[in-house]
Amino acid sequence: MTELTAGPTTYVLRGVRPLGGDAVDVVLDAGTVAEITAVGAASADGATVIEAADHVLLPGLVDLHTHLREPGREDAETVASGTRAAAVGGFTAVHAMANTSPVADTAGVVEQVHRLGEQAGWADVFPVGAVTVGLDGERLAELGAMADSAARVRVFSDDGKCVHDPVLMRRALEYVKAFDGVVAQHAQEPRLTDGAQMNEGVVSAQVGLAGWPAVAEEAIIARDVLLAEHVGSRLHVCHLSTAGSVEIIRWAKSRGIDVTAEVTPHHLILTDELARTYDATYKVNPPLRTAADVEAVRDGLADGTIDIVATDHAPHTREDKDCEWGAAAFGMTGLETALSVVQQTMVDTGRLTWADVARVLSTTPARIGRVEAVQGRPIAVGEPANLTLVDPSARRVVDGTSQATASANTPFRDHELPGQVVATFLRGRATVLDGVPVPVHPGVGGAR
Ligand SMILES: NC(=O)N[C@@H](CC(=O)O)C(=O)O
Ligand SMILES: [Zn+2]
Ligand SMILES: [Zn+2]
Repeated sequence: MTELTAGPTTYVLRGVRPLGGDAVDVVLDAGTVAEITAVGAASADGATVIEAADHVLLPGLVDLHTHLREPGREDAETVASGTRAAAVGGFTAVHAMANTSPVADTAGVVEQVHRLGEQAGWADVFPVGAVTVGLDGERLAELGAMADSAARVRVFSDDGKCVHDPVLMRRALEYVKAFDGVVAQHAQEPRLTDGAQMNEGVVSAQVGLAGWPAVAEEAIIARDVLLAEHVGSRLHVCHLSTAGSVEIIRWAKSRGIDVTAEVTPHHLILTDELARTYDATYKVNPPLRTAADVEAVRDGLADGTIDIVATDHAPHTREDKDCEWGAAAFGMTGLETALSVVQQTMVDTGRLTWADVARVLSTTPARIGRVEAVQGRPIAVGEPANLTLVDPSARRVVDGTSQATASANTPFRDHELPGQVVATFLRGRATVLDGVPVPVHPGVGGAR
């Protein structure tokens, strides 16, 4: 392979397979897809050639659900470290959740997060605005001001907490219609999950941890799809995790209700059996469920009931995770392993094609977040070169400590996973080459 550089370069991706289809050469120049030709036909003059035979080319991945922790918990993650992890995972855009400190409930905070993303240069950062002031579930935040701000917020969520008051949820759904926004609900009935530590079921009874019943998720989703229908608004359901939730979304869609839903990579593969280890790495909200639930969410993703995969990347410090289960924080990282988990569970099992992967990890999340003018674009001449180059035949063992994220709470440490993101391009500039992050400002953008 030619020596690779990160500058404003012309790239020829030789013999690559867009969406897993027929091999072509794809030329990236001046930030766009400049040419798509027969293999070997693109001129290599002055270009950096990447030999990409058998590599799959995807539109840059778009995460609708990332926790970046800045402002407030920069010891767990910063906008820079989190978006660097995103780039390593093949993402060119992330939606940054609002449960920071201070909470992203004003135009000032969302603009700050947006600006930090631009400065870091690893990926587009689209801030999510809080639904309620301080995530306290009592008063609506300044949704309109956040929508009109320089951050152009379209996704609103109290994620980490549920908007459980039905009157507030109704008002939020009504309010966001004015600017084509969406409310992304963390569906968790608080009274049914008071003190809950893991999925309620056989395993929770055996290990003696307080259970989080499936109905606590399903009851809120059922209520919210009915509210969305009543108000004629758009609802998005975060990290759906149970078979019953899939059923409700399927029913809501059959009625024409404007609802979308996401599943995380970890809920596609891990089960509550892992709680038997008492290793709090596996403590997450919503909790890991049963094998039957895993099967149901895979079915739901395969048949389109579940629209997208979103990481819910939730970095936490060692102090917050390396402790007794009951005292540990909920959450696991996910940006750097998401595509591999989707490949293992859905592509290598024949349930999704690479074109489907582009849909569930790029095109549809971009559309739900209303950023489809700039992200999740088709791979076509003239389009912005936001692209992810994947080697699906590679296998790698996840190294829990040397990831690009600033936190180490991956549930896939020492797991062997298929697929490797070889390169990521953000408007034609390589943010990752040979699987390694390439800082925009060497020595600055790459710093933790
Ligand atoms: N998923 C988690 O377990 N934790 C998230 C909050 C959330 O997504 O609900 C976090 O912010 O740490
Ligand atoms: Zn959540
Ligand atoms: Zn979350």
